[in-house]
Amino acid sequence: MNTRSEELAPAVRSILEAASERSGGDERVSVDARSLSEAFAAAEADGRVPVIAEVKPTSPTTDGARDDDPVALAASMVEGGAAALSVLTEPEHFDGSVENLTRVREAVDVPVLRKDFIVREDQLDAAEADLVLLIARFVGDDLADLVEAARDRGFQPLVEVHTREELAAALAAGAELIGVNNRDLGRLEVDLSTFESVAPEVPDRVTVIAESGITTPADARRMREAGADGLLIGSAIMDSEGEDASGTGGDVSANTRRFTAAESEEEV
Ligand SMILES: O=C(O)c1ccccc1NCC(=O)[C@H](O)[C@H](O)COP(=O)(O)O
Repeated sequence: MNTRSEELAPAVRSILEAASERSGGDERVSVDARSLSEAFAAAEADGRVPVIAEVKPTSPTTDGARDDDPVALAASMVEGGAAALSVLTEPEHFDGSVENLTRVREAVDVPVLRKDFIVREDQLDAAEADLVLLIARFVGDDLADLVEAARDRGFQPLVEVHTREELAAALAAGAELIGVNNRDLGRLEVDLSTFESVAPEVPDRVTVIAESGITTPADARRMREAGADGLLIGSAIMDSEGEDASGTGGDVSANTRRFTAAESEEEV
């Protein structure tokens, strides 16, 4: 892990310290992964914006927490048209767990991303998933080896970047799925122009996903117009207080559909 910790928000430094101490799995996993590209294509074919909806009970930037059953949340997200799911497995700062991931993946037929802060190969063996997140900034020079190690196990590696430099490193490491995080993990500030700046540098052959800070259907349309093949959305879908135009508050299925239907109906 080659991270300039002095430039990271304290919460992120804490996340990384916890991640470096977490053990991996007892034995090497082997995954028969559900294809994200096929799930995205199926969503496009029936007019849905390809959304990866995130089961994110809490986070360093979230007020409060949702303690709903993750399987119920996941079912609601799929009912709302999500093409795929992301499940937090980071326990100390997001209330995530490997158990949540396993239960959700057994309950749905869409691809499921393991969302964690993986910094070592053995940590890949903690749980099976269809995709696994590798954050370029946190794994540094180990990225190519981790991409290969993930693929060797059957995972589809999703490499997360925030800058053009990190994108170049991800492409050099062989990434074919790129997530551009609009959240700056140094200051925990979100800026959608991040995706607009980085996405044009992604080759057409690579799937590019806009992550973080997407809170309205207009944001979703903005990211799609900037070239996003898919959107990763957590807080706005998990929001237990928000109300949409219909006055539905905290309904995860309705929250999800606000985004999956963003290109089929103008925001009210
Ligand atoms: O979400 C946070 O507060 C956070 C803090 C520190 C490191 C990572 C964090 N989030 C991880 C993510 O990237 C998001 O969960 C994901 O992209 C969804 O973002 P959002 O739709 O803004 O909840």
